[in-house]
Amino acid sequence: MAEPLRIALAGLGTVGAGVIRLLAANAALVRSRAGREIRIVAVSARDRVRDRGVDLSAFDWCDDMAAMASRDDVDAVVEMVGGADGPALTLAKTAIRQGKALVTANKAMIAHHGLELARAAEERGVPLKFEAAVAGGIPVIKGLREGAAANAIARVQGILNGTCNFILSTMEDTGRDFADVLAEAQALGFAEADPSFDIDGIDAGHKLAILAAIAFGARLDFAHVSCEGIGAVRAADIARARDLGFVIRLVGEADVDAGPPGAAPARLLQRVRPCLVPQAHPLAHVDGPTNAVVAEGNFSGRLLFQGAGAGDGPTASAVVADLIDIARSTMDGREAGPAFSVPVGELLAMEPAEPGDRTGRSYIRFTVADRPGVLAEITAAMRDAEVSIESLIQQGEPDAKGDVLVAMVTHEGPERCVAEALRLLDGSPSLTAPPLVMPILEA
Ligand SMILES: NC(=O)C1=CN([C@@H]2O[C@H](COP(=O)(O)OP(=O)(O)OC[C@H]3O[C@@H](n4cnc5c(N)ncnc54)[C@H](O)[C@@H]3O)[C@@H](O)[C@H]2O)C=CC1
Ligand SMILES: N[C@@H](CC=O)C(=O)O
Ligand code: NA
Repeated sequence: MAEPLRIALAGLGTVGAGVIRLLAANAALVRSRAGREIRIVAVSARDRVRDRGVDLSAFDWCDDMAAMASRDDVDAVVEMVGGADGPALTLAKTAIRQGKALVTANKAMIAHHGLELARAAEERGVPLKFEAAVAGGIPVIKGLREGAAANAIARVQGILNGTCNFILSTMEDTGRDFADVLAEAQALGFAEADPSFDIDGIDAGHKLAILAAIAFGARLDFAHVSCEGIGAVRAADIARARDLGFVIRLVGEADVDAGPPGAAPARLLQRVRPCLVPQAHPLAHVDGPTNAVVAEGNFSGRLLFQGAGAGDGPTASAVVADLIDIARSTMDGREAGPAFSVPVGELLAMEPAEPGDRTGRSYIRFTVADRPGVLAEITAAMRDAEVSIESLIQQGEPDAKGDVLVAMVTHEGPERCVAEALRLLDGSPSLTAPPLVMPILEA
């Protein structure tokens, strides 16, 4: 049997400890699939004495992660620390500079610094892998980069944040309170160290930017992902959506359009927002911390990837799959393949697309003072902005402040018209809270 692949593991939280458990539990299987043993030689984390329920006695403890990455007896570094910058980025750069393969689950770091790291890895000839960074245990990076490599992909859509999906689907099923369900997601290890990254749609935005780069062979561009979270979604919206035949899900969507005549060949639109999903759409039945990605290939047709998007076991599964790839590919001296679909210098630079050009139906929820003339004011703004209303629902009694919720579904039309209607209503004393707009997905 070939020499072991010797790894240094930094970060021993949910995912890091999961990697240790998986390598111990599936040792023989991993060895046979990798063609050699994958052996942890050194570990590093913030707290040496904390009980993580895993045995660390066989590994060297290192207080300094960057120094650990430079050890001669380390072939690959596994970064499970988190954070776009700081110690994770220092570790990643050090590892690559020292000629070590790098595996990370850190979507924030890849979304912000992925091109720079991939370029450095190409120059140094080392593998850089991040399957766990997008949709946890689902092999969607590999699926799109390798399995669907022969296709032009026009659009990817996905439920990319397990915490938000757990919150929305649990609220829908049980009527439980937002804060209470978030606390449970944190206890189960799904949420980020700072859960506002989950709730505000930023974590899903990081993953969408990586996914879009892989799917379209485009330069990773997190700066142009528009991220809207689930903080404004209320139990009343979930109930109304259900009455209308929809579920609410946080969806990340990226597509390329041809652009206006004479413009650059393709423009990229990337956005994360809560959406109304019809029952006939594959994302409507994705519950709990499950993630799913739908990709449209020009020869494969619709592809659906679904599975656990968060948690120790599924995420460790993706991390160790990357290590198995590295163990195989570095054994016979082959060159490391590109981290994205093509080498960094060949990724397409795409301009951001204009969202207002897109058409669709929308759900708009207003919080209004319960007095005469309010509905007339709203419908007048819709008329002036050329938004056609399909239905208008005012349900329930006024709350303690005298406010009521009014929900509206529009006919299909340009998104810029809805934005214009809301601009006309901006500052109106009839609206007692900002309106919430959610697109209605097509099945
Ligand atoms: N938890 C999950 O389900 C998933 C997490 N990820 C990503 O995996 C990475 C790790 O996530 P978790 O294991 O959930 O985080 P965690 O918070 O449970 O563990 C982080 C580990 O890094 C160590 N650490 C953090 N900052 C440090 C510092 N400044 N110096 C030394 N050690 C430090 C901590 O001591 C801890 O051992 C993150 O990038 C996260 O976004 C990716 C997919 C799923
Ligand atoms: N916080 C993330 C963890 C996985 O990436 C999520 O909830 O999806
Ligand atoms: Na994945």
